[in-house]
Amino acid sequence: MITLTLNVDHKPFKLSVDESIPSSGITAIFGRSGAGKTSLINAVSGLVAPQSGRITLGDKVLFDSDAKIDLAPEHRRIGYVFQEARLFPHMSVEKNLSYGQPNEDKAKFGEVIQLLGIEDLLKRHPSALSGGEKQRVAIGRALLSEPELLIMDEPTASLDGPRKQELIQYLLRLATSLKIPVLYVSHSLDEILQIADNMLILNEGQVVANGPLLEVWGSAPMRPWLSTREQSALVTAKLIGHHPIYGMTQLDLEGETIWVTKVDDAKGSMLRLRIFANDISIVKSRPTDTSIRNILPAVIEEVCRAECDENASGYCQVVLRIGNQRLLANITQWAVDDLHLLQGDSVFVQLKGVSITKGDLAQENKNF
Ligand SMILES: Nc1ncnc2c1ncn2[C@@H]1O[C@H](COP(=O)(O)OP(=O)(O)OP(=O)(O)O)[C@@H](O)[C@H]1O
Repeated sequence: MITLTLNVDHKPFKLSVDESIPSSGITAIFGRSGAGKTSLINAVSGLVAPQSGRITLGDKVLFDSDAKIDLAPEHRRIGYVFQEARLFPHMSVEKNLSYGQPNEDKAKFGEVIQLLGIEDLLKRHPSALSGGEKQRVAIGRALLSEPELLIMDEPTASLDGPRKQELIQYLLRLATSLKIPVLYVSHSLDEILQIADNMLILNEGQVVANGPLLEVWGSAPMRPWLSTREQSALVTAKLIGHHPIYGMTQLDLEGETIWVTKVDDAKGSMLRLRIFANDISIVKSRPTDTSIRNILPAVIEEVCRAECDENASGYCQVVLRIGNQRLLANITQWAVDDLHLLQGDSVFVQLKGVSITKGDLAQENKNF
């Protein structure tokens, strides 16, 4: 567990945090510009000293104002990857990588360069690397310093679209291999959906949400970030097999079947699915003659939450529960009235579209 209790006072801006974060997985730090994301990670890494507070990483106390503990950044065992790679320009990639490695662990060096796909770049200098390659080297250098925490501050920010996507694929490989926690600052919700396990949202120096991504995604502080068209729920489902004839994969969501376009993940993999509120319709009895493959029983948990904007568009949001997971549906107020949809009703949801945002959630891998 990482505990973050801290107050940073840059008058007039004040950052005030009292949270804990799991000691494994990727925690995305999200919020608008000036919300305090960089101030938070700078306090954790020791670049900024909070006025008061206590920051711990497992059993290790990094900062404690009462006990007058303030470990220097170099003693915190934190790997830092910035928006720009910040490699030493006069050193080869190989030298850049080994620079911060405390002991010459060749096996580990080999593992890291292979994971990040930088084996062929070792003899080059940073000036001969693309932006994405530089970032991969910077990540490798941070990992080889044997950190107990990795902080990435918008590592894809300086990259163009295709390079961003390429780096994300490497980050995904990393995510399944790393056994240390990662704090990942990002402005991109798409990126967060692909790689994060947890999410902490900052607003004007205060934490407005913190927890597993699936929970935070469905929470009230997320709503202002998503337009009606983007409103969606995240669920996890298990891959159980493939259709014998059609190119479809069968998933299990709380004992119910969902069919998605064929994916290559192994049987038993846990996949994260994003289901848009506009892609769900509600019926009271199970339809038979329909082109829609995914029809699941659900219970209405809430009708017309705060988003219900009957005056403006006539649409409102219905929260539905399938086992322990929730879906959102945007439907018209007219349909709600016509079907007499009420909290607690058993209905069926028809899913017109399902996208997979992250595969292999439970994959076990090497340890470094
Ligand atoms: N050393 C400082 N002295 C005074 N104010 C500061 C200092 N560092 C940051 N701030 C202010 O604190 C607020 C939060 O800044 P911070 O860089 O943490 O935000 P952020 O969420 O990382 O923003 P961005 O996404 O734009 O990087 C801003 O209003 C900023 O001007």
